[in-house]
Amino acid sequence: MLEVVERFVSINGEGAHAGELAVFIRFKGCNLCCSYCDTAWANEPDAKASPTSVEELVRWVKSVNVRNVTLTGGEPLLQKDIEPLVAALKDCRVEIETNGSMPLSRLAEIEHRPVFTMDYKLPGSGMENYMNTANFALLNSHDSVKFVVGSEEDLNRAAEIIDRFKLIDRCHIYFSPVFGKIEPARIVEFMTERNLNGVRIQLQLHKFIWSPEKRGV
Ligand SMILES: C[S@@+](CC[C@H](N)C(=O)[O-])C[C@H]1O[C@@H](n2cnc3c(N)ncnc32)[C@H](O)[C@@H]1O
Ligand SMILES: Nc1nc2[nH]cc(C(=O)O)c2c(=O)[nH]1
Ligand code: SF4
Ligand SMILES: [Mg+2]
Repeated sequence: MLEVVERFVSINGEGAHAGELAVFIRFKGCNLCCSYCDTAWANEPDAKASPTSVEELVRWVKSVNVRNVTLTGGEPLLQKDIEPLVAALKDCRVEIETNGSMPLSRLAEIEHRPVFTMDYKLPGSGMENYMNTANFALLNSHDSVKFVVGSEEDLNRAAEIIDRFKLIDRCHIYFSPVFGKIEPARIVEFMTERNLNGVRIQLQLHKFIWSPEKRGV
């Protein structure tokens, strides 16, 4: 069983398939506590969750007839049954939003490997100490590393990490503002100052299409 706090169809607001229709399954609970988390409600011990079987989730995904499936949370890799779910969604394009602290090895080597959008948590999140940098070696050109930046310190650290782990040639790289905390124009200016070829800025589309606090979109 998997602990589901919400499931919905929307456009993906983030990542390499931003703008495309996607099915979202959001799981309860997280092992981190980022200062800016926009879904902290899903991580509360008393968040209302429905224990749902792999079979029920697969049936629902098939019934809505949308090929992109985004597994998110909370932290989806905390769900014990995430591997059977990914395996059962073999006819879909499965993307996992994950927080950079969880080992990806168990899912990186399976037959229908999902696509990873992995955050590297920067100093402003308060969670950088938990980053598992061994994960970088498992990423490929379909995957993404996302840096959610809120300050100059975050921008500088992101540039340092990209350089240290040679991420540009490995996967997609996104800089996304902590919503409302930093001017997107400053991020572009920083990219220009540092000649960050191969890095993309990305704004969370759904927060412009709908109210930023709206759930289920
Ligand atoms: C809510 S998290 C769930 C998946 C996983 N726990 C993680 O952190 O990647 C999904 C994405 O939203 C981003 N996010 C959360 N709060 C945000 C905010 N206030 N502004 C911009 N992005 C945010 C996270 O950094 C992550 O990339
Ligand atoms: N529309 C929409 N796209 C998203 N892409 C990643 C999301 C997430 O919360 O992980 C998300 C989300 O919450 N909504
Ligand atoms: S890791 Fe993701 S879900 Fe967990 S607190 Fe951070 S942003 Fe929120
Ligand atoms: Mg979200």
